Amino acid sequence: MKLDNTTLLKNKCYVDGEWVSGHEGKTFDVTNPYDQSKIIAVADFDAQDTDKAILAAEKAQKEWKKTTAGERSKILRKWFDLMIEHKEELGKILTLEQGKPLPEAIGEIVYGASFVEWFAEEAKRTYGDVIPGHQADKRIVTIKQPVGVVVAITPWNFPNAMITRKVGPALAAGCAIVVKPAKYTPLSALALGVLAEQAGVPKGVFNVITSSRTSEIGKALTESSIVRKLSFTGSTAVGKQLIKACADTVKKVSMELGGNAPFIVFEDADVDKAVEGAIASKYRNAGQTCVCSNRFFVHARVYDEFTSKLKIAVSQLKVGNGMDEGVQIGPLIDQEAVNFVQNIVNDATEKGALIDLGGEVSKENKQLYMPTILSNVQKNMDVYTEEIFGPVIPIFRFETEEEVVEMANDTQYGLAAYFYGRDYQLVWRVAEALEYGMVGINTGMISTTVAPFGGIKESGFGKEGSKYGIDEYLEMKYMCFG
Ligand SMILES: NC(=O)c1ccc[n+]([C@@H]2O[C@H](COP(=O)([O-])OP(=O)(O)OC[C@H]3O[C@@H](n4cnc5c(N)ncnc54)[C@H](O)[C@@H]3O)[C@@H](O)[C@H]2O)c1
Ligand SMILES: O=C[C@H](O)CS(=O)(=O)O
Repeated sequence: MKLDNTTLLKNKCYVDGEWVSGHEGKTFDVTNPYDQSKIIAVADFDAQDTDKAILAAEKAQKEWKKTTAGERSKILRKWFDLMIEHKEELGKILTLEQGKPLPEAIGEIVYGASFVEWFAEEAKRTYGDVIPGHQADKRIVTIKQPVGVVVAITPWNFPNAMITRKVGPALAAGCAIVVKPAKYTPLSALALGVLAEQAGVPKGVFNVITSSRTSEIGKALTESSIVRKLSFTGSTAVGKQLIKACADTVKKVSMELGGNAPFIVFEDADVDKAVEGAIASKYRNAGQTCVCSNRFFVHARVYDEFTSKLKIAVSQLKVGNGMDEGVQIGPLIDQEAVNFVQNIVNDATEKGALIDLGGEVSKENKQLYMPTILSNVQKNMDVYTEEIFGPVIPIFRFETEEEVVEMANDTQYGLAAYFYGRDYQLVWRVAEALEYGMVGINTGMISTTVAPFGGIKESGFGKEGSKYGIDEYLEMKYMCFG
């Protein structure tokens, strides 16, 4: 597929304002998950190259932190404008390397750009305090200052928004940053570098390094004493490794990790709205989204109505190449992901679950997993404990509010939860009882730049977006005047 604006398609790393190869000259291929065709070979950085990027960020940050909030705001606003101007091209690059349907990809570009727009404004609101002195001759003030050099390690499932959700506040706060995207999806990150350069982001303030040597680069990023902050989005398993790796240099860390979202339909729910919300919260990115509903709990009294209406809606979803008109479910990211989803379905059926729909890969393309509904599922199945990360809906039946809240909370994760119900006392009771960082009530879509996005328990800590997101990149200083 030809890209109209090939200036956005880069295959070298963006370091200190230059487009560079790794010192060894090695590359790795980026492929289209739909058909495994090679898109392009990109620079394969190693630890030595990574150290240079960190030094570039250190040098740039010394000047960047001296700029005014207004100056940083203007540059971020220009970057936002350029993202919106190029949203179709950025969307095509994203679909090519990640697979999600083009309308969803363009939607991600707009969503990702909204973080840059938001933090262009928040840059000017990093207020401090004037505190009444504790002694007659003392005056107390607090100010907020940039944390310093930041590194970000980001996932493949949202290769634009998971970067801007970090880079936006980091730059707004006066930090310089080195971003290491997933090896599957480096092109979206590099394209952001092109537009950052055009927006006037100074050399070295925003750096993008690409590599297939994930652990080596992670080690270089986490061991550097120049780096004061790591912002990670990815799996809980990797997040735990990175938290440990950052301990030796006491880095500030933010962790946006895995999820296992319950989707609860109470007996007084609007069933049609619940079905609509189920589709919205389950099938984004073919289910490869951290806040996707993972376990569906339906009250016995509405079970038959909900499941029959859901099956009709799911059976109408169009599966195929994300570049094709009307496709709603694209490929999973790789064969390992397909195998994982198939194994989780097989585990369920071996333990007694029934396949009401799907349960297998497409006959046309092994990377496409068919939208699947499982019934008669039990708590001893992997679909109850694992993050499915695929287009599979396991439906559990329940009778009481107490039992469903207990099941919903019966996980080490705590990212997002959803429920449909109309009794306002039930709504408040359940919303407060659910142990999650984010709760959708009568809606399946909760992600927005204006709200604090983040989880609890083993879904991580720290908030992204909202008025809180910039605090992750600031340090508070207390000054006592005698
Ligand atoms: N909470 C959120 O906001 C959020 C958003 C998107 C994805 N996720 C989670 O991310 C996961 C899917 O993304 P993924 O498969 O890219 O996750 P992943 O943890 O495998 O990889 C994420 C990033 O970490 C890097 N990485 C992997 N192992 C590493 C190591 N040992 N050292 C240093 N870096 C390492 C990868 O190259 C990638 O850039 C899911 O669990 C999903 O729930 C969470
Ligand atoms: O994978 C989860 C990301 O955070 C995507 S979104 O923020 O929910 O759109």
